[in-house]
Amino acid sequence: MNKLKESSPVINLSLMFTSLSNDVICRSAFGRKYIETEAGKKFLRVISEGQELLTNFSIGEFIPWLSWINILNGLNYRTDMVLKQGDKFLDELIQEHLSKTSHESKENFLDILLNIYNDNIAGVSIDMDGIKALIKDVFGAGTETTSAFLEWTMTELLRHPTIMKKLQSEVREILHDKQDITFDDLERMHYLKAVIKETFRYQPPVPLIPREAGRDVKIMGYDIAAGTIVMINALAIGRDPLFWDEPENFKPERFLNSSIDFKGLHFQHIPFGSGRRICPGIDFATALIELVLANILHKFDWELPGGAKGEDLDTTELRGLTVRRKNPFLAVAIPRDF
Ligand code: HEM
Repeated sequence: MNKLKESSPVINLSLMFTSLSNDVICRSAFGRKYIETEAGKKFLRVISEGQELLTNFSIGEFIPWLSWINILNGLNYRTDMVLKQGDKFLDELIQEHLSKTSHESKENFLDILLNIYNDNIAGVSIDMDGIKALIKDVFGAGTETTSAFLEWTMTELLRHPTIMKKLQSEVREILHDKQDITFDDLERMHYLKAVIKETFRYQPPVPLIPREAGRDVKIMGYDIAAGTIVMINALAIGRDPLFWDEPENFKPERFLNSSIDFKGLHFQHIPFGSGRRICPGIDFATALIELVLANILHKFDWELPGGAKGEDLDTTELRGLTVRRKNPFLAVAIPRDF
């Protein structure tokens, strides 16, 4: 917050939310921030490129005898490079953690995994490839999703000034001039929770959730063979008029007197998926999102640069596993006097 107060009033929110999510995840996963190091920035680029590659159409997967096309169009080469670069960063990171002295703090995800690797704690064993896969999972699944969601929420708030005002009134009434926000404060912010649920409905950061059929099944009359990849369209479900009144309108009020939540039990609202593969970072992400939004709305007023109106906001999307804004999101932060 202090950095935000000191910086120029026009803020690149896309960049700010990416480094913020990355910092928080790195601190819990590795015990320190990495975005400011060259290696950390490179790893983030590698993860983004890896996510983009996942959404590329790979003809060889559908017609195996045409898989040579993936060599010609460079898809195989790019995939190899991403895997090698990611591995190099993780090797260095693991070496850095292995050489820690007994006095250094080891209260982070990677050190816990390395303890299990060394000592087979509680009969659980893991190898180095498993450790690397888990780290990549947390990094890849946690950073872009959280920052994309924060971008979309601020986009909708700037497009709907009345909703922004109502939310700021709630946050400011609960906090008054308090600077540090507690879990109890957040629990009382019902409108904030409604805005978050509505953004997840209207603009889920992961619109398509892939699943592979484990066995032959019949769903709604369709035969689905074992091994078929099925895409669950969380975005279309969230905007289905069968389940939602005025689905194309951003209306957080719809959640104020409703028990519908996104924890995987209400199938019309599944931004984190559902079932045994539901996002394991759901509570981590929700706590982070609530805290960030409450803080920036409490301490700053927000406008678009050059007096632009909300309806002029560019909402072009960037294709990927996580859908985020294509162009950097610039907004003016006006600090409040307490
Ligand atoms: C707004 C933020 C987030 C959204 C919208 C989101 C969404 C999702 C979705 C839709 C899935 C697939 C679930 C399924 O297949 O049913 C998933 C998986 C996953 N997420 Fe998240 N996620 C978010 C934040 C996080 C965070 C912060 C972390 C970690 C700190 C995380 C870690 C993971 C992991 C490891 C998986 C893979 C789980 C598996 O394959 O079993 N996510 N997430």
